[in-house]
Amino acid sequence: MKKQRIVVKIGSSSLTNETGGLSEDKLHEHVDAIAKLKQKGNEVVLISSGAVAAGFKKLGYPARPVTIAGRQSAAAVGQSLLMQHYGESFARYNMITAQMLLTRNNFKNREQYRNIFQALSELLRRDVIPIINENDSVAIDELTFGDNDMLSALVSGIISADLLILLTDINGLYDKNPREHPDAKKYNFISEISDGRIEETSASGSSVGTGGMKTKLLAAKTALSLGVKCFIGTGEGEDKLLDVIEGKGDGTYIGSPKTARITNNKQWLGLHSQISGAIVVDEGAEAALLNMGKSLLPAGIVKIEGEFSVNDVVEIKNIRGKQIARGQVNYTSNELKKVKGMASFDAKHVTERNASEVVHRDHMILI
Ligand SMILES: Nc1ncnc2c1ncn2[C@@H]1O[C@H](COP(=O)(O)OP(=O)(O)O)[C@@H](O)[C@H]1O
Ligand SMILES: N[C@@H](CCC(=O)OP(=O)(O)O)C(=O)O
Repeated sequence: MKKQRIVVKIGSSSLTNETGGLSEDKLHEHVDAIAKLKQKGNEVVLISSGAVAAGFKKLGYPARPVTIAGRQSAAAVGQSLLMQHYGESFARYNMITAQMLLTRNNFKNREQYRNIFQALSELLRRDVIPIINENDSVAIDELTFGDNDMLSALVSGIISADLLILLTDINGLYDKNPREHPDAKKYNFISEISDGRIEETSASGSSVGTGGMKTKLLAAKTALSLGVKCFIGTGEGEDKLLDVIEGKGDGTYIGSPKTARITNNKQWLGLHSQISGAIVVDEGAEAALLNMGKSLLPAGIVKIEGEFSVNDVVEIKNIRGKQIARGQVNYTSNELKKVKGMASFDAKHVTERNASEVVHRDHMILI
């Protein structure tokens, strides 16, 4: 079987006890399964939740803390416990672990985004197992991932993983929450995730986890949009992850063979960049961008909204105001106000910019 690059995300409920506190037995079992994957030549990145759930009991909280300071301090205690146990457990296989703690801001900042990619790539080249969690002790509340499902989807996109495995305490996606509806039916495979399905899926989860199945579906949808197929489910024993990659996993497989990869540049533009303004285009330009894979030229522009500089990221909207793309712009907003509607040749004389494209297709992502 071809060697694969796999991102495994383990939820809090799969690492800790119902009432909080790290479960060493559960952790060892995951480690055995990951070691097996690696021994077969696969690369593995682990996204591990469980810092808050592992730490809160030690600090004297009766349940998962709800205050920011409570979560931050529980995570600080729990994260070091997690890493200590992962380190010791993987050492049984002579495998080395590395900790990376990330926040949403690290993804927004383009340089830091590149650094995440470079560090992960180097660790994988050196046969190390990166273990990633949100940096809960410093993340600002409004900017947190909250749960690690989305973080794992973004990481799987950055490193162009072959598969994202979301391990949880339930064997896949059901048509309704099986803990509340005993007649719920399980899906073994879905090819895509519609907004309707996300809407109707419950956000309630276990006592230590956050987000329930809803955040997993949102994450899986993002992963698919970045070209990464997913699996949501559970399993037992050291072969459980090998079973997943061999198509015998106990859960739901998500994605189709059409799932196409997206470059990191476009991932950053589409998911993390800050929008500085908007360019409204006519129907001809809309068709050229959407159906012919063209760059945006001055001729198709009808209106400029907001103020922006060269290299800022802007939205591209059709004349009905719908966002159709995002991209990095080669002109300032003031220059574009002067050249909108002009042929590229004439526009060059007005602004002295070298690029004839206002937004080049390599720096644009269709929405
Ligand atoms: N449609 C559904 N199918 C499966 N599980 C669901 C569904 N809706 C809600 N759930 C709940 O989601 C839980 C898993 O989410 P969560 O506790 O957040 O896991 P984790 O800690 O692994 O991230 C399941 O135990 C189940 O109760
Ligand atoms: N970063 C947090 C994870 C938050 C959380 O509960 O995530 P999850 O169990 O994956 O739904 C922690 O380590 O406690």
